[in-house]
Amino acid sequence: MSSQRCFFITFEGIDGAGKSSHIDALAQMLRQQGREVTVTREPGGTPLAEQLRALLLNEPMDALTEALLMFAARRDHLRRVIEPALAQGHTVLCDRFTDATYAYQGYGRGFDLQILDTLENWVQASDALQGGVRQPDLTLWFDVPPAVAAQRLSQARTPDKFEAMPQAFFARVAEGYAERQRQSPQRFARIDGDLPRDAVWQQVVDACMAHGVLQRSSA
Ligand SMILES: Nc1ncnc2c1ncn2[C@@H]1O[C@H](COP(=O)(O)OP(=O)(O)OP(=O)(O)O)[C@@H](O)[C@H]1O
Ligand SMILES: Cc1cn([C@H]2C[C@H](O)[C@@H](COP(=O)(O)O)O2)c(=O)[nH]c1=O
Repeated sequence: MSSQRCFFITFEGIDGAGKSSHIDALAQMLRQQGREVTVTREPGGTPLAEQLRALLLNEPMDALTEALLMFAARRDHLRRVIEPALAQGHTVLCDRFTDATYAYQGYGRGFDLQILDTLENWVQASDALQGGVRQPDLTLWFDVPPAVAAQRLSQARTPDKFEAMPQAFFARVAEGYAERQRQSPQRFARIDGDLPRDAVWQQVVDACMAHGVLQRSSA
């Protein structure tokens, strides 16, 4: 087990914001600095949660069903992957977490935010925190105008259920992320994703340094 502090870091943003490639690059840099790193994603990250992901990304369902399945997948993921990895001293890089549920199901689909609060408190209760609620130490929020993200995705792949939503939906999702940042400004680092890849990466490095995740020498 590493003696360094380990971190739970999440990556967020509307579809097409451009977060994915930076996750692997950050994992590589952290490993070069001697950290053990677990890279994972939501919904998903365990066999059960990946099965739920396939349903969530492809099957139509009402917003309550969607929120419950997201949190069911998260519970399995926390118990089988995230909590054990943190207990072993790994830094965990997770492509999306609960901010996505607030942004997509809450703001995007209009689902009740107080019910999401309740589910968050139940699902993220952590034995390692003596019943406290597990939250990311740092959330890198890739903020991109919905029109830019839509343009990128149109050139990239066949859209899934969420990616096929109209720009107005993503404008609400983006507002959800902005509200989450206002509620937890210390946890969030806003990354301007509407810039060339190198400039986006530099912001990722700067945010990780500012939060003590990366050491200054090798970035
Ligand atoms: N800074 C950038 N400038 C221009 N294009 C970019 C930039 N970053 C990523 N892209 C392109 O945008 C598309 C979406 O990027 P990517 O898959 O990394 O986004 P994402 O945020 O992970 O999306 P999703 O959450 O939907 O998986 C890809 O085709 C990628 O090559
Ligand atoms: C965790 C989570 C995710 N979503 C949505 C957001 C994306 O459209 C997909 C995941 O696809 P990605 O390419 O892996 O980003 O799921 C959501 O609506 N709610 C959530 O809690």
